[in-house]
Amino acid sequence: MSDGGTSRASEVERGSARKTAAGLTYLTGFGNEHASEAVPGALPEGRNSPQRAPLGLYAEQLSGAAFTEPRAHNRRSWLYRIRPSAAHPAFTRTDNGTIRTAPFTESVPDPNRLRWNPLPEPPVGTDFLAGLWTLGGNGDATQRTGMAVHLYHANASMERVFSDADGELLIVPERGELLLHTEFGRLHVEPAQVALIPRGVRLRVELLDESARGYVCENYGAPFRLPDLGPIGANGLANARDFRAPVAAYEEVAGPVEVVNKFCGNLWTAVYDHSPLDVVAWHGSHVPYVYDLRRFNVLGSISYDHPDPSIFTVLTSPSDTPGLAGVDFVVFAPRWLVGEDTFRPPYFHRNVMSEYMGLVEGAYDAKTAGEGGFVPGGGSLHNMMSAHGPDRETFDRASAAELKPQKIDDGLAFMFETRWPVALTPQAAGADHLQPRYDDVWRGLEPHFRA
Ligand SMILES: O=C(O)Cc1cc(O)ccc1O
Ligand SMILES: [Fe+2]
Repeated sequence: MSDGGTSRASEVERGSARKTAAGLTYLTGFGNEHASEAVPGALPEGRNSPQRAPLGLYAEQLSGAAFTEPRAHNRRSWLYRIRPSAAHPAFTRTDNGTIRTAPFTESVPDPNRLRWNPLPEPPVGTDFLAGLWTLGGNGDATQRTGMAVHLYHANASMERVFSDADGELLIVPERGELLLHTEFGRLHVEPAQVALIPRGVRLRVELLDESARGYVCENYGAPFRLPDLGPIGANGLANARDFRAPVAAYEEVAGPVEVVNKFCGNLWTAVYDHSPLDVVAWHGSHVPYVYDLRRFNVLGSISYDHPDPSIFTVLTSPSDTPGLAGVDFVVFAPRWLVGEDTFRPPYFHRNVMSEYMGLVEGAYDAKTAGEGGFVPGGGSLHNMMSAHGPDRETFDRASAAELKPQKIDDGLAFMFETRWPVALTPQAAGADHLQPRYDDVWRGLEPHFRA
C-alpha cells in the first residue's frame, strides 16, 4: 500500500523517469474505495477527519459527485496533504490558446461527413496543455452536459500543473508515452492504453518521448462508468480488475509553481509557492486510472450479421435518459470475424447519435488506409443522421470476400459516440488538415439492382 515519496529532481532526467514509469505500482479495480499512503501512518484509521491528521498533514475532501448522489454513483476522495488546497493566491485569466469549451456556437453545425489528417507539428516547447486543440463538442460545460473532442500534439513536458473544473479528461495517446503526475500519484500511459483524470484532479504531464500525440474526450457530464452487461453476464468487455489507479506519491517542492485551472471554458492561472501535488496519503473513489485497451474482452457475433458497435463500449457516461449516453467510449480492438452469409465490415447506416472516430494504430476495416485516408492521429466526424459506412473499396472487397474465419488484428480504432450533434470550432472547420474530398470515398457505389 505504500510507495516512496517522489521529488521532482529525481525525475527530471528522462532516463530515470522511464525507469520510474516501468516500476510503478498500481491499485486495481473500477469504482472501488481505494486507499494508499506514501509514508506509513499517513492515512488516518477509522475516521476521515481526526482532530489532528497524522504526520501533521491537512485532511481535505474532493467531491466528484454531489454529497447526496446515490451511493452507487457517489464519488469522493479524502486527501492528506502537506498544505491544504485552499492555501493559494488569486487566479487571473490567461490565454485559452487552442482550447475551446461548450457551448460551441461559433460555427453552424455541419451535416457533412468530415475527416481530418493528424495535427501539424507544434512549435518547439509546446507542452500538453499548450498542445491541446479543440475540434468541437456539444452540451454546456456550465450545465455539466455534453463533451468536447480535443486532440493534442506536444513536444515538451509540463512544468506547470493543470486541473479541469469543467469535466473529466479521457486521454487516448496515439504516439508517445506519458507519465502523468497527479495528486493521487503517478500513472504511465502509452498508445493502446487510456488514462482518465477525474474532474478537478491536478496533473502534470511528462513526455517520455520526443513528442506525443493523441486524443482527449473532455466529458462534462456524469463520470464515465462501466456499461451494464445485461444478458452478456457477469464478465466481459472491459473487466473491472484491469483498471489501475496510482499509489500515493507526493512532491515537496518549494518555490514558484504555476497552476492552471480550466473553469467554465476559460484558463485561469496562479503562481503557488509550492507544488499542489503534495498528497501523502488518500482514500476514496474519485481517482484517476489507466486501462490497457488490449485487455478489452471483445464479444461479437458467432453466427451471422454485424452487431451494433455498442458491444464494444469500454466506458459510458449516461445522460438523464436511460440508454442514451452523453458519451460512450467505444473501441474497435483486434477480433475474429466469423459471420456466415454476412457483410462483415460496418454496415451502411445513419445514426441518431453522433460519431467521432480516431485511430491509434494500423487501419480500420470500413475505411481505406493510407495517405489521405483514415490514418493514425487523424479523425472523422459523422454527425447525427449523416449517411456513412464502408467506403467503395471496402464494399467491393467485403461483398466478394470468401467468408472464412478472419482475424482483424491490424489496427486499433475508437469512437466517442454522443447523443448530441458535435459542433465544430472554427479552427477545426477551417483547418488545413481537414480533408477536402472525403465524400469521394463513397463515389462509384453504382446501382446493381435487377428487377
Ligand atoms: O461508422 C463507424 O465506422 C462506426 C460503426 C461501426 C460499426 O461496426 C457499426 C456501426 C458504426 O457506426
Ligand atoms: Fe457509424
